[in-house]
Formats: sequence, C-alpha cells, structure tokens
Amino acid sequence: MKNKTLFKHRRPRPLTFVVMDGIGYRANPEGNAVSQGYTPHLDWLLANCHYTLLKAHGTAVGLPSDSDMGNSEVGHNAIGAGRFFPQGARLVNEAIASGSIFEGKGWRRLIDFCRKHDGSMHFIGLFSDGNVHSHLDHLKAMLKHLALHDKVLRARIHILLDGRDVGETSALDYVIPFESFLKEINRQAGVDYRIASGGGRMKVTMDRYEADWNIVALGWKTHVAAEGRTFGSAQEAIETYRKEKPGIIDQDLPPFVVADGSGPVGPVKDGDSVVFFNYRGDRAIEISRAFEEPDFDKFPRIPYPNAAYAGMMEYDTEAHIPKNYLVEPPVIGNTMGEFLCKAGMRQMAISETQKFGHVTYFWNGNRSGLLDPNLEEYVEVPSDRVPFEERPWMKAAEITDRVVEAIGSGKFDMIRLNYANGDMVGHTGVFQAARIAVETVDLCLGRLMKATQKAGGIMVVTADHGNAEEMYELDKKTGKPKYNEEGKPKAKTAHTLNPVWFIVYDPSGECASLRFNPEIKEPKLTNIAATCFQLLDLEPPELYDPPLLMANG
Ligand SMILES: O=C(O)[C@@H](CO)OP(=O)(O)O
Ligand SMILES: [Mn+2]
Ligand SMILES: [Mn+2]
Repeated sequence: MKNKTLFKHRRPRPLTFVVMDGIGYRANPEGNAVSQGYTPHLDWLLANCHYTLLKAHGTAVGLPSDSDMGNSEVGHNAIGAGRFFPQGARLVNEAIASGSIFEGKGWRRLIDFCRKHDGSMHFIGLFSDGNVHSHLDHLKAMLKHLALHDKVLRARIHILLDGRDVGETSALDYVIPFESFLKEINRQAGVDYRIASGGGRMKVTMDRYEADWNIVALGWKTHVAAEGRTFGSAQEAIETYRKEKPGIIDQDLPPFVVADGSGPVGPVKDGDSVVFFNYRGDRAIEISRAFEEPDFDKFPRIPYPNAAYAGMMEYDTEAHIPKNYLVEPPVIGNTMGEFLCKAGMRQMAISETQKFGHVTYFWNGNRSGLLDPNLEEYVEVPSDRVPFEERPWMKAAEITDRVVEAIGSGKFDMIRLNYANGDMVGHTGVFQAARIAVETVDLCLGRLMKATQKAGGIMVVTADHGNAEEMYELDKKTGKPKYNEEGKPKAKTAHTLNPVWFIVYDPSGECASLRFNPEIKEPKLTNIAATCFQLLDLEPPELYDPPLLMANG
C-alpha cells in the first residue's frame, strides 16, 4: 500500500478533511453569501495553496441528469466511496420504467394486505419534484398502477411540503395539478383517491439523525391519528396558513388534516397499507422505525394500527431499516473507511447532529455504526433546536474545539468533519444569516490551519455541493435575480449546480512540489477518496476514480 510517488519521507499526521457543507463556488457576487462574506482564511488558502474545482452534481455523482443539483447523500457517498453509484432517484426511475417495482414482494405484500382487509393504501412522502429525497412522478406512477392494475379502491396521500429542494413557496404549483390528476384517476378508474394530511417537511415527519423526535411524533398524530387542525382541502390549508403568517415558507408550514362532512378523510387504520415514498434514507429512517419496531419507545404511537408498511428503499443497509421496501438500494461497498481500517489508519469523524450521519452513515455507503471500534471514533455534537437563521454559527466552534484537540493529540491519521452552517442556514433563504454562517466556517478554518501547522499535518478543504453561494432565485436567461411583489430578490433555499473547491493546505510546503493531474479533465467528488490515500502516503485502491495529484516533473 506504499505510495512511492508523492512524498520523499513519511508525513506527520493527521490528514484533516473538512467538508464545508453547502459552500460552493460561484463567480457572480450577486446573492452570493460566500463571496460577499468576510473570509480571510479561505481567501488566503485560495491565494496560496493548490486548489481545483470539482463537479458535485448531476451524472458525475450518480444522479439521473445534469440538471439535478448535488445533495449531501450523493456528495458524501461519492466522497466516501471514491466512485459513483446510480443513486435512489435513478434506481426508482428504472424500477418504475421496467415495472419491476410492482412485481417485487414489497409492493405485492402491501396490495395483498389492504385487499384482504378491505383497507386503504396510504402514501406518505416529500411532495415535490426536487429529486433529492423523492420525486412526484414516482408517486403518480404508483397511484396509476394501484388504480388501473391493482384496482385498489381507496388511497390516501399525506403530503410533506417541500420549499427546500424547490421554490420556497411553490407548494400550490404541485398541489393544484395533483388534485386534477387525482380527479382524473378517480373518474377513469372509479376509485376514491384523496390527499388526507400534510405539513411542512421541517415541521412534521422528516426529522433526521434523531435531532428531534417530536417532529416525527407530530407526523404520526397528523397522518396516522388524523388529529390536528382540519381543512376542506390541502389548498385551503396552505392558503390559510400563508395568510395567517405572511412570509412563511413551505418547509415550515404547520400540519393539517383534510376532513369532510364525516370527519378526517384518511387516518391510518387496521388493515391499511402504507408506503413512505422517499428514496433517500436520512429523513426516512425515524418514521420507518415508528411504523415497524414492535417495542418502539420514542413516543407513544396512539393509535398503533395493524398496518403493512414499506419504505421506497432499504434506507440503512446494515441495520436493515425498513424491513420491507419496494426498490433495492445501491450497494456501496469498498468505501474509503473500510480500506483505511484495513490499512490500520486511526480515524475520527465529527459533526453536529444535523450532519452527523453525513460523515458517518452516508460516508460509509449508507451504513450506520463504526466500521472498526478499535480504530475509529465518531463524535456527535448536539445541534441547537432552533430555526438556524437565528443561530447561524450553529455548533461550528464546538466541533472545532474537538478537532483542534484531536489534531494535536497525535491519536489520529485522518480526521473528517462537516460544518453544517453553509447548508443548513443556506436553506433558510435568509441572506444575512447565510453570510454569517460562511464567516463562521471561515473563522473555524483559521483555527484548524493553526493546529495543522503545529502538528505538521495536511488539511483538505472541500464541500459536498453548493447552497450559500446562490441565495437568490436567478432568471435563467439573464442570470439576474428574480424579484418578489415587494421588490426584494426572491430567496432561493435549494442546493445548486455549482462546483466546489478542493484545497490542499500543507504548511510544510512539501505539497508545493505537487500538481493536479492535467489528464483529469473534469475532476469531481469521486476523485477525492483516491487523493486522500495519496495524502496519507498510501496507494489508492485501483477501483477508485483516479487521484487528483501527481508529483511535479
Ligand atoms: O435537508 C435536507 O434533507 C437536504 C435537502 O433536501 O439537504 P442535504 O442534502 O444537504 O442534507
Ligand atoms: Mn450537504
Ligand atoms: Mn442541504
């Protein structure tokens, strides 16, 4: 495993690997919280170190097309596994196109169960075409099949409003056409399919990494018990909430229950079947556990109907969550973590709750838990439970405290960390807060640089995808911001298509004799893993995409 080409002698450790989540590169300063931030450390790194730009979206990371923005799942999977895998979005598309999803035992079991008990079929999931966690087309394809082929008479849909991967107030752009779609299906197939409940994705059901189980408990109350504020339709709920709280964005809309003259239209009852139609796992695991675990104790499930449940995919391939699912997940093996453990490398992974699973679960190919407890330490700093625009510094300083200590301890060969700020605050759409988020990360980079210098190690600074560098919706033709009715730039809460930096900081100066391999014409996130092996003085695994660096001359 010795890499003879890069360094003349063994480098002091550690390699500190920084993911600035959601901090991409974009030249245009307009609505750019990165270029408009005061970032002396980042500026210094860019002026004095080797760096390149990496592609972090679309087909380069295994998404269906180049119009798909990057996201944390594919980003960390790609970084951690050194090559790309067709991701959930693509695998579900293919399973629907070939029809295999409807022949699989996951789907058949749900149909048989609700048919046998004369129950309804429920669909819960993120209701948009954002293609990060889910896609509306998948839901529609399943409903069509259910009505026309399986001839299940009743379906109830529980919609989690997005506004995070799509326009911040775009919910009705999806709800209104979807109601027409349902009407048409009901007419055509003589079925009774309706929207039954919903709410903003940050308020109900889609919590992750156990940051706040109350969110899932509220989802249970809303979708399963059908308890909460009732409205005649989803549209009425959305319009009412917007009127009551001007400026509210979709991801934060409160829960709602749809009711008619005889009460709520769609509680989950004994004999019903339920699909959670998100394919991405982080925000799907908790609700799956609530449906499936017999001795679940995170909140009281009242009621706990005897329902058949399936997730769109197996979300955790190690813990096997959920037990029943519709589409086989990508099998992401031979990850960097596995190889580094085999090479005896001592590793630390750290982030705050909101991104903890990104540097552990996603990094390790959607497997939770340590790979080797003798070599690894995973540290989670508990996140604040507040709207992040109110505390854009989040837990960056606390993470940095731990990493500075770890760098100086001599206990680790590689330390990987994720700063959540650029992304989590970027998603709020609040420009000023996003700028503070970026400045916070920069301040922390300065501390890591000092610690790295003292230890004689190397630091890599990169990101999984962009977000904070593009905080306004842009007109596709002119590239100028779009404006809302008040004449203010329209906030953009989603990730971006922009590239990310890959910076190598080596205070010893030895890396100055290296250069980026010019033969790699389009460097991307998947080239990172092999490059880390180079920087650790190890031979990169052959199956990985090639490393970025080479010796000069
Ligand atoms: O918050 C999330 O779930 C996604 C956006 O849908 O962001 P990220 O991929 O950065 O985790
Ligand atoms: Mn991310
Ligand atoms: Mn994000």
